[in-house]
Amino acid sequence: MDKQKAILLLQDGTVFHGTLIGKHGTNGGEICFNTGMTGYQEIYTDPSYTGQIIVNTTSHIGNYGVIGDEVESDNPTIAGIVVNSFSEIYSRLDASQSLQEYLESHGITGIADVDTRKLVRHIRSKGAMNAIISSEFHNIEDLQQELDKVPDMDGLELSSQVSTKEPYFVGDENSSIKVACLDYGIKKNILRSLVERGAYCKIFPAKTSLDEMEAWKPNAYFLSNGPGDPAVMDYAVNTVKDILALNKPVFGICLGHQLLAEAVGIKTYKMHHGHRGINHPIKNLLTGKSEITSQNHGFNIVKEDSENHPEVEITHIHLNDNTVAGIKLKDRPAFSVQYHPESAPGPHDSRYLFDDFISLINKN
Ligand SMILES: NC(=O)CC[C@H](N)C(=O)O
Repeated sequence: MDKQKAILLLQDGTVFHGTLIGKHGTNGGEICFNTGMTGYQEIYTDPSYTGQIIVNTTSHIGNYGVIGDEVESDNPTIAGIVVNSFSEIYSRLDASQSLQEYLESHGITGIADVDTRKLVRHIRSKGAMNAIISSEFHNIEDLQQELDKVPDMDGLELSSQVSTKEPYFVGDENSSIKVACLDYGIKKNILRSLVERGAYCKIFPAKTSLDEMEAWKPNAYFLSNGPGDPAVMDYAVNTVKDILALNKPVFGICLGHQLLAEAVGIKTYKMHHGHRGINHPIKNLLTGKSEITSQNHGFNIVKEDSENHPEVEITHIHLNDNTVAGIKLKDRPAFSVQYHPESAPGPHDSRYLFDDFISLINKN
């Protein structure tokens, strides 16, 4: 059978032709690229990618299939994928299904046989923009009309869509380390990383009030990663301000880091194009050591605000572009990083940050 054709249309009018993968249909979102050579399953199920079309720069996708528990959330919320060479045939003993079956069953539309090197160079020079993938529309004007309906990531709140609806628990209930986790789109490996270190976690919906969380008597708070623009998340910023007033240990990852920054008056901004991959170099300014990290963000915190803030110390710097990658508060037990120490996928260099959080809790 002939493969079904698909089109990728970018906001600036650029068109790529390819073949359909996943579910027949049409879907738009912000296009962004991830440079990781492995870990497509973890990437596609990371809730921080909600509303985004992911371009994998690694050229072979699908070749090791899909395994049931290698997910960062149960339902992928990505807007689509763009790959070069897609394989329905997979070779890994533990794999339970092909990536094609997985994408189809979750209603995700993608496009293969695209010159992803050309596409990534285009995004790198032109910057982040919306795009649409379709196997239904073959007329560009019609597809353009569909693309115009896709919302801009700048100013978009998405966490409340992917956050848990009801609180739940993970870990050993007899543990003396009780961490209240605010779920803005939390990745499973963050919870695994906390539980492995002895924490008992209660995961709360994004819009939970401080009183409700305090009723559980947590020792510390964790602010999760998540999709969307932190600058429009007043509800979350206000909760973080309330949390900081308690003087309990606080740790934030990625969106959680951006919200901690916003809560102390540091602004965030949309980057020209994001950092997404598993080989981003970071320097820890406290130890002088460098670490190779996993990243996925399209917003960042303003460096000048961070440098000029009397109560903030910059703890980590991204070595590619000198953007701020970590902060701590001088007067409170609170710290956060822009990258992903749970690194799923990615190298384990930054796992020490979870140990630091547990030490901070024990000290308090
Ligand atoms: N991984 C995340 O938490 C992403 C945070 C935010 N949505 C950004 O793109 O910058």
